[in-house]
Amino acid sequence: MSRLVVVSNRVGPVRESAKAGGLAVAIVDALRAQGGVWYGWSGDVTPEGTHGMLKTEQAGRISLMTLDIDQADYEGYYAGFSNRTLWPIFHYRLDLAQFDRELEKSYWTVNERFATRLYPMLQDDDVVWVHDYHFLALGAKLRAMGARQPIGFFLHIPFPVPEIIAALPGHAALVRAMLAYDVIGFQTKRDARAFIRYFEEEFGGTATADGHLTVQGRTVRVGAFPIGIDAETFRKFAMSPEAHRQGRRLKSSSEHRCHVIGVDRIDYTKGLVERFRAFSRLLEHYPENRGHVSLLQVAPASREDVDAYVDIREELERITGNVNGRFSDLHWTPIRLITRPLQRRSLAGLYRACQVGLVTPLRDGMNLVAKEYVAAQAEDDPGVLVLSRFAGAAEALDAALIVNPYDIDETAEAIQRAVIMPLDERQDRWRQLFDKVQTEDIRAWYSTFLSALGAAGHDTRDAIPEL
Ligand SMILES: O=P(O)(O)OC[C@H]1O[C@H](O[C@H]2O[C@H](CO)[C@@H](O)[C@H](O)[C@H]2O)[C@H](O)[C@@H](O)[C@@H]1O
Ligand SMILES: O=c1ccn([C@@H]2O[C@H](COP(=O)(O)OP(=O)(O)O)[C@@H](O)[C@H]2O)c(=O)[nH]1
Repeated sequence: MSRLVVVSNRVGPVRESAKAGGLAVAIVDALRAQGGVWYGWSGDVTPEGTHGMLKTEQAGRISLMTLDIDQADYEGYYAGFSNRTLWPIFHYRLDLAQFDRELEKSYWTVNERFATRLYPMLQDDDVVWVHDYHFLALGAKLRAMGARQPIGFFLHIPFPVPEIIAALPGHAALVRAMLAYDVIGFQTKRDARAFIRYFEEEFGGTATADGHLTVQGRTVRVGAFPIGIDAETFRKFAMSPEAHRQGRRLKSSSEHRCHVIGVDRIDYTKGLVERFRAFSRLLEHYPENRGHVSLLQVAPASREDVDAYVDIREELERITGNVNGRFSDLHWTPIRLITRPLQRRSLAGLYRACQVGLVTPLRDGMNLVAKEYVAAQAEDDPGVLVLSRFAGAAEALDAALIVNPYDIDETAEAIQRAVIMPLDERQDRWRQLFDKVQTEDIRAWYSTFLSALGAAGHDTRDAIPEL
């Protein structure tokens, strides 16, 4: 069996950690199943000019190989081009994107450096799987060095329509670099279609109906491979003593009250401000909920050295203060905001104890929290998922109450509908949702992707796109 080499910016931790982020959670699950190498950034930042230390560590069947980056790379490649340029553009926020050719240069340099260090460690029969927007160009760099192994790429965030990508200076070089991969996977059919449209409109290429592109005589497979969770394990978490304890603690702090839960890294893509406004609108328009329905929002900090992220935290604290000041009484607080990360086991108990799961991003690649909320519910008394149409998860989870998160009134009405939904409708919707969460689980994700990559023939990799 070939060795699997996974490449992602964020590596580990392999043991359960409260460090939020869906990508790491999913990769640990995939690698645990078949073992292999996980290669990427160590998370350490060294003083300028001192990068490049390769660290290795064995965690069960997973060999971790990581590189430090220096302060200049951190600012240019990670906080800069990845999170100030690509992240906002790919989430349709051109207004927040920073366009700076120096950041772009740093991004290409770091992609090349990671490829340079990886290339000599690759074995002939390795299968390489590169993840996410930090490493769009890494495959092309490996190919240019002579790598002939199957190399696949999966984008965890949305791929926007060509009209949006075209605003990025240097977009053609970046998308052309992606064509060095044998398989390019997206979260949804919508993202895959947007990529194919770009290929056809910007490069004049043509794609087959099942997503095969011809690039200089090679075939590149483009498709949707929706990421999932380990539904069975997560369900067990939700029924564990630790989860029960969390649930009991929440319930005893506010007996007989209906809870609405949100769990998101603090990020402008997650629609947190709009969500808090919708919750406030619920209390204004449906006053019978005052004293009964509270919102528990778990919102750990994320990317705090990017200005746009710090502002949201302040805004959330301000709205929380206003809503609580306006509606609280002696025995009830409308919004509880927790800004430290919680362990997924604890989250499982909280999901199960809350009657409404609120997942309302303005744009999201997938959103694993939506799937975790469904997996954690009790079959005989399940909660209701309110889900943004702009989360990748909405493509499969259409039995949720689907909302436009920009429409505050519509979201408030959906929460109200969820709060009063009769048991038989809740059960019916939950069964449909859980069926999807079980079918499109983490195993389905990595096994369909890896079998598509395995099917990419060796003879097709001789020509590489010119950079
Ligand atoms: O590593 P960070 O910069 O701290 O950010 C955390 C991760 O956020 C993003 O997650 C995405 O992947 C999820 C799993 O596929 C998906 O459900 C979610 O919609 C995406 O936003 C990011 O893409 C990762 O690279 C980060 O590690
Ligand atoms: O305090 C927290 C908040 C979130 N998460 C986990 O972080 C992941 C978030 O993934 P998602 O796809 O929803 O969004 P991302 O943060 O990757 O954009 C989920 O598995 C959550 O359970 C966590 O472990 N602790």
